[in-house]
Amino acid sequence: MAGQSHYSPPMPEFDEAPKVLIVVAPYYRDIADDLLKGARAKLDSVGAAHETVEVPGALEIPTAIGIAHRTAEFDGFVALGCVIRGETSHYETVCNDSSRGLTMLGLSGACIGNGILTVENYDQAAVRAGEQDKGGGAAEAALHLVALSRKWRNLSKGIGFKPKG
Ligand SMILES: Nc1c(NC[C@H](O)[C@H](O)[C@H](O)CO)[nH]c(=O)[nH]c1=O
Ligand SMILES: CC(=O)[C@@H](O)COP(=O)(O)O
Repeated sequence: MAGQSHYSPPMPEFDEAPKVLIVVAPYYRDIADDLLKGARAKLDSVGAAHETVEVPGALEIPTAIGIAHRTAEFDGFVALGCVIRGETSHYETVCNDSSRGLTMLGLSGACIGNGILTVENYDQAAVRAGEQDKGGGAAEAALHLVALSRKWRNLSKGIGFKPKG
């Protein structure tokens, strides 16, 4: 059933604090603030350094992350926003293109947690940004990907590999 609690893997631990960029589209300001609160709390809980930038809407989030990713300044990214269905098909465009943009960036190596809510109405958004803490969940996803990226990068350098015998 929607909103039922689900399994979350244990939070990774970091020898070196990751640096995370939060890109938020405060199209719905109160919703964005709840998402930010949850994401920042999760990042603080593992000692991650983080900063936040705002963009006009969800469609701009992938572009902003792409720009930041090319600077190699950040280990991971958290995308936060809220898309609420209106009268036209623009809802599908905003949802699908923002999500697809983030997926393409992820496949190119960016560690991104997607906290862009795609909902039918404001009440659905408020529950997901609040008690369901989707912002924290997006931050958690980004942190897992950062940990995985570091693990495989270190292994490829022979770091942490203990030869047998
Ligand atoms: N309707 C919503 C939008 N629309 C704006 C687009 O995201 C974009 O900024 C515009 O098309 C200019 O490129 N954005 C949201 O974040 N949420 C919405 O509900
Ligand atoms: C998600 C949207 O772009 C939507 O809020 C725009 O509303 P409308 O489809 O009524 O123009």
